[in-house]
Amino acid sequence: MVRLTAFCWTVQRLAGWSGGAAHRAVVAAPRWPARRIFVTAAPSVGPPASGSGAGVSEPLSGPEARDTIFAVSSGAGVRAGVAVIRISGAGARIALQTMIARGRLDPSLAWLAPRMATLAKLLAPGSDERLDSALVLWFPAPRSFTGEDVAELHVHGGRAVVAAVLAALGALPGHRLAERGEFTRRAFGNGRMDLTEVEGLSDLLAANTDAQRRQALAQMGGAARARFDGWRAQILDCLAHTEAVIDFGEDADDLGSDVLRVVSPRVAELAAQMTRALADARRGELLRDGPRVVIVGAPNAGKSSLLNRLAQRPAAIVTPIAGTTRDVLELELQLGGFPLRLCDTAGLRPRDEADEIEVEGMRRARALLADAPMRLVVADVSAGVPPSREELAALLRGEEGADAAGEASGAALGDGDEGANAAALDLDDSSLLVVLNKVDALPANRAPLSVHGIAPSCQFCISCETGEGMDALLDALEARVRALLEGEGGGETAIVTRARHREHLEQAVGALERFARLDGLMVDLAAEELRIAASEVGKVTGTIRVEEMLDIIFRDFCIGK
Ligand SMILES: Nc1nc2c(ncn2[C@@H]2O[C@H](COP(=O)(O)OP(=O)(O)OP(=O)(O)O)[C@@H](O)[C@H]2O)c(=O)[nH]1
Ligand SMILES: [Mg+2]
Repeated sequence: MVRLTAFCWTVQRLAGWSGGAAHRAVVAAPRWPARRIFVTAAPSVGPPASGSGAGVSEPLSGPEARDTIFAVSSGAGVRAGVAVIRISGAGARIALQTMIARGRLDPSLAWLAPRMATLAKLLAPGSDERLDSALVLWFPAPRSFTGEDVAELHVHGGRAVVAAVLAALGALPGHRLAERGEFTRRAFGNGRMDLTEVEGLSDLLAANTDAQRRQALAQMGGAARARFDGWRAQILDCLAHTEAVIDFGEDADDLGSDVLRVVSPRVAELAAQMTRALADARRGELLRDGPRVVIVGAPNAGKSSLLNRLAQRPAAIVTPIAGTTRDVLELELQLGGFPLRLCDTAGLRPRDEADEIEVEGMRRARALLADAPMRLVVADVSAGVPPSREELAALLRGEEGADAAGEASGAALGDGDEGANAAALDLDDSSLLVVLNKVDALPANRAPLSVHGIAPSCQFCISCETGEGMDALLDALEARVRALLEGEGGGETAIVTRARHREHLEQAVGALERFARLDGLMVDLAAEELRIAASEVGKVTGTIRVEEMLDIIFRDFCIGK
């Protein structure tokens, strides 16, 4: 599977086909309004990265924490007019006293107003050699990104300037280059951010679409933290009441029943709130990754042509030979500000007509089809005859599907048509669009074609050759992707944006449900379930620390962040 991703990306506006996948490109569509669809193809340029860490409630300790760290924060490898070099730690003050001409004259730094830009001469330590003129920003602890003393030097972006300033900083005692994500890890360790805010920041740095940016910003701004902290505080309150009963010792039985009667409705309400947050069709996670839109159909139907048309470049090989595409080809696009991952697949045909490679390609196509939140089924109608609903159902079902469905439901219903019924469910799903391709090959005065038994709003006549019908197909696709990612809340930000949030929340709900099944005589057990629930919610925000998890989260950051 080809997955095109990148961290550093350039934005290009291309007039026609773009060459290769050397850049993540944002492409204006030539045949439909530019706002609608963008292509993001990418290089595997150095991915973002990580650091080492600590918990939200405890400041960092150990020798690494005492180091003063520095790095270019304005995007390594990108040549720009200005480069921002960030310094964090107790030594940030020393760097300013040593390397700024005015700092040498007045080491109190009284001339440097906090959080205000000041123009200054940057000098090499121990000499009067001028390295650059810089804008200097000073953020004394604790009101800084990391919670430590932070200085920012906005220098000219030339390589020699940046290299000289970094070398000068590295020569100062106790100063070293930051590891990936180390600034953010310090911010987390010093209680400036919780884990959900850290993840929001990571998502913001990776966001390619407006919808991803909005979700990441809300999360970075504490939207998820507020919900999780609120739940945890309520669980702890319920726990405090329950533990008070335990403290009454042997006389507590009656009291225990009373307390649990009071606490139980609150616990039930909390479980219901969390269950509602979980029942969001994974839209937070889908928005982060981009939902998969899988293109399937018989060989030569024009699947790869459709992918190329949507991507506006010849990403997939197109030939008149049936069976050209053998593997899955996945591209990242944006449509109406939403991300999606468009997948071209091998043509589906009977096994005995396919060679070994195609059989594997079909297996992969079907595996994707089963999980995809959106599907485009392409059919060739150049002969003037649309496929029947049954033919499409059989195509989607495949031979294995027919056997399995026949066996499963045949036993239950005692009738031979269950395979078709199983596939018919898929055909009626609004996440499946039927695309009737090659209408340019039909006479201009043709009668409209359609598949009998499929909703008109779910089928589209198009030509990948001429572009006819593409607007209507794009409208429908955009509407469905929007509905999928915005959900019924009409754009309300999802708070469950990662599998790890979901796992901890499910564990918490499980504990709260077990609490509900206990009676008043088992107060000890009831308290334990509340403790588990509070701990699971705490793991989402990082109040309860899991070191391995921290390593995974901070690994996604780049140096300088
Ligand atoms: N006239 C016409 N030909 C088309 C259209 N779309 C695709 N074709 C042609 O149909 C042939 C097959 O196109 P592909 O896009 O490779 O079809 P595919 O479904 O990917 O085929 P496989 O990879 O073999 O499964 C090529 O010769 C295309 O040029 C169309 O809208 N009109
Ligand atoms: Mg193909």
